[in-house]
Amino acid sequence: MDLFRVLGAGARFDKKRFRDDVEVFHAPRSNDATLEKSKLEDNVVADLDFFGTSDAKDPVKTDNAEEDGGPKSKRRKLDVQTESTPEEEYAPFKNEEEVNIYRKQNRIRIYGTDVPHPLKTFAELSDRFKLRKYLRKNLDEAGYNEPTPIQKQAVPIMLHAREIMACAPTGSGKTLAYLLPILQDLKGPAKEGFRALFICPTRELAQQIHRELKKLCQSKPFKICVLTKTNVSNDNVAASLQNFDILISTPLRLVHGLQHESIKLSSVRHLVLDEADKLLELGFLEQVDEIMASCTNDNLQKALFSATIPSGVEALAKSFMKDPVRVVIGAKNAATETINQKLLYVGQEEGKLIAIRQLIQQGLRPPVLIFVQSIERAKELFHELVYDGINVDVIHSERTKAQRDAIIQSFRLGRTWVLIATELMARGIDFKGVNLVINYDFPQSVQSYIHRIGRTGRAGRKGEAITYFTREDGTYLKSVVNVMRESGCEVPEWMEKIKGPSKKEKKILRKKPVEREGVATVSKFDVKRVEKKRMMIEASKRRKATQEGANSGESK
Ligand SMILES: Nc1ncnc2c1ncn2[C@@H]1O[C@H](COP(=O)(O)OP(=O)(O)OP(=O)(O)O)[C@@H](O)[C@H]1O
Repeated sequence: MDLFRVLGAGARFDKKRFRDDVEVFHAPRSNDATLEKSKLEDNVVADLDFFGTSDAKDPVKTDNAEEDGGPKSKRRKLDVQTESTPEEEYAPFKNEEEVNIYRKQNRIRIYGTDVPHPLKTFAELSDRFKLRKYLRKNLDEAGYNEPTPIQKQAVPIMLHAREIMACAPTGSGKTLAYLLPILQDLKGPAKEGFRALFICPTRELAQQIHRELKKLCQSKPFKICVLTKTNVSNDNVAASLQNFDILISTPLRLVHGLQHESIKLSSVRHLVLDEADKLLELGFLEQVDEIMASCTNDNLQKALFSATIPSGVEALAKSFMKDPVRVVIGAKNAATETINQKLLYVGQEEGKLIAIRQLIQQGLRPPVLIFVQSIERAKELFHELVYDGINVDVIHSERTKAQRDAIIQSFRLGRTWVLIATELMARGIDFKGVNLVINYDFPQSVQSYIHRIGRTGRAGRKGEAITYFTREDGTYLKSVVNVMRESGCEVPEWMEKIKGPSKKEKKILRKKPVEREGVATVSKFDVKRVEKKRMMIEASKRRKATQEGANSGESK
């Protein structure tokens, strides 16, 4: 324990979040009030691989209060990035000029015809759209007092039954922006088969959407299904799917269900692609295509949401959307402005480990997320840091489902201070209190950069992001520099002057990450030598044991 304490000397803790660890280490108390409070509202991932709220008449009662954000009385009002507009002050817009000014104030840009006016408050929804009482109540109870800019504009658009393509920063509340209008439209449970379908790229994100949904439909016993390997292939379960209202799935899982004819999407009225640009990339596109072809309802209404929508994806989306409204909040494809972004030159690969250890010594303020470019590198980095006296864990797709759930839960609760992750965790995951994101390996695209660093600085909080770069990453530096400048971060003059990568170079990087030396304090050559020596010693031990066995047999 003493050794552990010595090695962990550089780590600083928030007392509430890391209570047990603080007691062990007598670490100084963090004076970051934001983090102090965040524990109260951090959600714990429950194992959601089951049929959502289906078994429970009142789903609320089945939930642990902690899991859905802790005691209501302790929930704090979240900062949202808007001018405060108290509900009493709500007054309808007098003319289009006022609407335009309001949009400008909220950095809302719209493209499309007859775009409905934005909201000023959630209260206004009752007047304008007869918002169902349970929704109003649940919004209040969740602590959502004021709509964020994307919610202000996207909610009325969707309530007017318009298709939408929305690009808004990470952590700006896009999930609520699409859930709220869809729940309003669904009215209540109906046993007509799935009427709303949410598609997202990872199982972790599907679970998160489910959690947010449950928060919003408390007291309305909607039947929600999060599609998993087990329930998609279970005939008994599949037969009862007709009774469900809402489906959340990753593309592959759903296509599997469609191919086995256990799932029918003919009743789907609302289709949301969350992380739309990822879902419309090669790899997912074919599956998404198949899913859309199965949504045969004439009144299907599509909605696409992401923090990044490159123009190619936008063009593709337009080809299958009906008169969509495009909404962009802030600069398009930019990072959240509450994140302080830094680029750090580390020379060679080994410079990264030196830099990270320095950071630990100087005082790392957990929770910290570290992104690497491959599973192998994630494992290697874990083996390096696990001896450095910090509570570190690693998450990637080779870990089992149960392990992934436990790791996420432990990180949310503050038991894990540093989480090493692959691209799997880059999108959508809402860890509210993450203080620092480290891009140990330079990201493969601007989109990846924006989503990775967007795991910090969420819902108006401050965050920090450090990106390490080596000589090999130099070609791609400019793309990140542009994002930094766009989002108001200081960029050294010399970086501004760097030439950007060509289209071809960008394409190459997207396909294959930069080749790197392994993550190790000793060189690969040394690792091999040590491994060879270890194997020789073991072989010699085995020979000795066999020899001894033979000798004792002879002496008998
Ligand atoms: N109106 C609101 N007021 C306060 N908090 C909100 C509001 N809307 C959403 N939030 C909170 O903001 C956080 C981020 O929301 P969400 O995960 O929907 O972001 P996002 O825009 O989808 O991010 P990403 O692009 O990373 O997926 C969540 O914890 C959510 O509960």
